[in-house]
Amino acid sequence: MPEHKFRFGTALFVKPSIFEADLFDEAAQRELPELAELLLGEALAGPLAERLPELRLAAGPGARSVKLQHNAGAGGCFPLHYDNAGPPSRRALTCVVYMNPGWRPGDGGELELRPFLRPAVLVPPLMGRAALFRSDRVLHRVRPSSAERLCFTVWVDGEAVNGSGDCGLTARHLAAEPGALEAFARSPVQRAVSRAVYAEEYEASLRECMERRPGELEEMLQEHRRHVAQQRAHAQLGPFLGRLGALRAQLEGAAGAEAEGQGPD
Ligand SMILES: O=C(O)CCC(=O)C(=O)O
Ligand SMILES: [Fe+2]
Repeated sequence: MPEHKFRFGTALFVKPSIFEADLFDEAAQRELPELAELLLGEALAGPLAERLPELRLAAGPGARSVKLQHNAGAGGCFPLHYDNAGPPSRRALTCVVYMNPGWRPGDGGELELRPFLRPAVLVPPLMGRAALFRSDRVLHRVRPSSAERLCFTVWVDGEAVNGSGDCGLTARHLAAEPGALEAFARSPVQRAVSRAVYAEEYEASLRECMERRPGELEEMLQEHRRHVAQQRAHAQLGPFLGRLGALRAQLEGAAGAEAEGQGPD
């Protein structure tokens, strides 16, 4: 399987230990007929579109993609990202299906979802488990895996994704009343500030994934820090980031206290 490449800033990098077969490729279609069917037929995308009408999922093989992913272990992981980082992507829904009958706690490779400002959700990549989330508004990563790990992903495009109000930050966002910040946190505009709000987590996840490629890691970290410093120094954006950080501490703290309250005495 070919190595997986990903974009960070304007450059393209190889992700160590991650290999992917894209079902658009006709050779992959011949080797993996069941997965080809998920791309070419409506058996999965059809019912998803019916059950999630608000996503306005698009029909036909041109409106989705399917990839098989092999993580060779040895720490292979994905740094924090959105599956739809903005136009021209049309991805609306991500559906990952795991195929690891031997997975044990301690193997790593959990999918870590970071719903914006809210506590992380960990998904162990257990056999037959599927994780569905919105491609344009769920920040996530894959924790380093010390064991081999297999999954396939179906991304389905949406007719309404990346609309005019979904991408750019405006003066109206920056002046939002406290009550409007939670709505902001559920919207895809969060993508414009996620690297600054999760600056430390982005940096740590890049380090974990790229530690065996120090030159490329350094390039990424510099780009990341420059971007974050620029946003934090901005006269209106800086204070807005401060308010988001405070709300995040409050929401994550409240969830922590709740979890503690539920524990055994
Ligand atoms: O392997 C996973 O659990 C998710 C992979 C992922 O985030 C992606 O392919 O975009
Ligand atoms: Fe992803």
